Amino acid sequence: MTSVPADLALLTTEEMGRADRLTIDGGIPGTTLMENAGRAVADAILARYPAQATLVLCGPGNNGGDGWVVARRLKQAGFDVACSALAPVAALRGDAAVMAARWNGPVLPFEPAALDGRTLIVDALFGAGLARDLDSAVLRMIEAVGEGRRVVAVDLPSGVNGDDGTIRGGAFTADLSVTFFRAKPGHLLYPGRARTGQLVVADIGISPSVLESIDPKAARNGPALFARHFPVLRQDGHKYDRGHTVTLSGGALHTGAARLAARAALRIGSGLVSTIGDAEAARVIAAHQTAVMVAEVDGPAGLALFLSDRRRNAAVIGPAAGVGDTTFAHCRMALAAGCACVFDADALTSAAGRADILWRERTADLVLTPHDGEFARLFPQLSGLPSRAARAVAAAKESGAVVVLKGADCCIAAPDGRIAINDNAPPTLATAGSGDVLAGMIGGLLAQHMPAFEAAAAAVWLHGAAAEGFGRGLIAEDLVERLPIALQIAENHLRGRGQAG
Ligand SMILES: NC(=O)C1=CN([C@@H]2O[C@H](COP(=O)(O)OP(=O)(O)OC[C@H]3O[C@@H](n4cnc5c(N)ncnc54)[C@H](O)[C@@H]3O)[C@@H](O)[C@H]2O)[C@@H](O)CC1
Ligand SMILES: [K+]
Repeated sequence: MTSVPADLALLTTEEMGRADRLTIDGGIPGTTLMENAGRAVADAILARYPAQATLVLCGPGNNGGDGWVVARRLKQAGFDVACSALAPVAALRGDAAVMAARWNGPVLPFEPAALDGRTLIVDALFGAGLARDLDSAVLRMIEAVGEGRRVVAVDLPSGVNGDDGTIRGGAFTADLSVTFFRAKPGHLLYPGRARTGQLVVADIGISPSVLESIDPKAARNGPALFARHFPVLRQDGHKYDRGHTVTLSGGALHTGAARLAARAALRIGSGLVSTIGDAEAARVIAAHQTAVMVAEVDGPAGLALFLSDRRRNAAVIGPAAGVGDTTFAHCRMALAAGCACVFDADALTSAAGRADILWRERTADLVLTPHDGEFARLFPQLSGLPSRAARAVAAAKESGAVVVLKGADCCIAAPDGRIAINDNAPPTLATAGSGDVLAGMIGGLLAQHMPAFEAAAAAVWLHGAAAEGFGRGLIAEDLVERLPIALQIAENHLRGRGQAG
């Protein structure tokens, strides 16, 4: 068993190197892998684009080695192909030298003039071995390629760091990237994701069994990641089996966020849901809610009393709660009650500078759902880490909580080092109240006894699936009402039927 599902695993460049070595040690020659890799790229091109004048840019390592294969295969298919080599062909070593020797077409100097008349550019300069910022010759070439030409990247667009999606000085912007065996975190993390274009993951003959010893910790988020832990609706089940989620409201003028969270918790299957607030707030809430219960709860002591009923087993604290000592005290009370907690929005800001108290007092599952600004306030010491993924993992390790670092490439990190990177969120999700819905969904899944990492991953994916296809005009209320569709889409994925029609 691997820490993350083998199908969804994302490999760092070092892990991909191990996968290659294990395969070669197992008896498949490196040149066979390279031939398979180059053929996969050529096939992806042939499946999409008509024959046209093509330039293959070949780098000094094995990424360049793949490039010579692509050039040969495209030429065989009738393309007019030239190569342009960054390093002298005579200086190439190993498998790349073997493949370069098999190329019998033109090799042009590595200068922008090589692009003249060429409409398809294959970027085989650097892949997993990118080790430093691109130099001026490569940057000049990227600039000269411009926007008018089609770019196909071998493995990764050169300049994109496969481990974290950061850009080393500059990078190609590909229409299509063809990678091998498994994708890398850098394909899914911005800014790398924006440079990747359509991503094809090709089988080059590496057996998934190599993942057993590599045991990758990163995965693309998807139903297979959380399905095993998703709450099952038993025929003989009872609503009390499916937990009781509590969402804490702000004052009378700030009840909407907790109400959205509550309705989302109910839609995701929490057996019972209560929204609680002070006397004035409770009256406003009562005027809006039907299936969600309402209770008047005053201050941290009132919250402690309310949560002392252990059937109330999940709490969502933070949406429109107000920033300050009272919200911080509410967080501490919820932790002391021993229920699973989601701390969002104002709860996170209220904890800035004193969050270590919460980490010490954590007694049960805790999920934190910061966006970048809240994260920076909560974990200022982690701001120097190079990527959102690295920051999320470090924060999870430090806090002992599952950290959902929200954004277009939402990162869900567990204290044991696992990380899921989400890629199904449309830009329409950036709308008021969307985060409140997400927090409620996580709370609703925690109430149903789902482990925190899987609960957070499921909520993030379903949140994206609920928004997908709606288009402009989406508001947070729509997300809640579309959750049944999202749940159906997840089920269809698991049955191998893809998206619901
Ligand atoms: N057997 C294997 O390991 C396989 C590897 N494959 C390909 O091999 C690639 C990895 O090959 P390598 O490890 O040789 O790495 P790369 O080919 O990505 O790059 C390494 C070379 O580039 C140089 N370099 C790194 N950064 C540079 C920069 N900014 N400016 C100038 N030079 C720079 C290094 O000194 C080295 O010569 C993968 O991305 C994939 O395309 C595939 O052929 C499948 C099999
Ligand atoms: K490349």
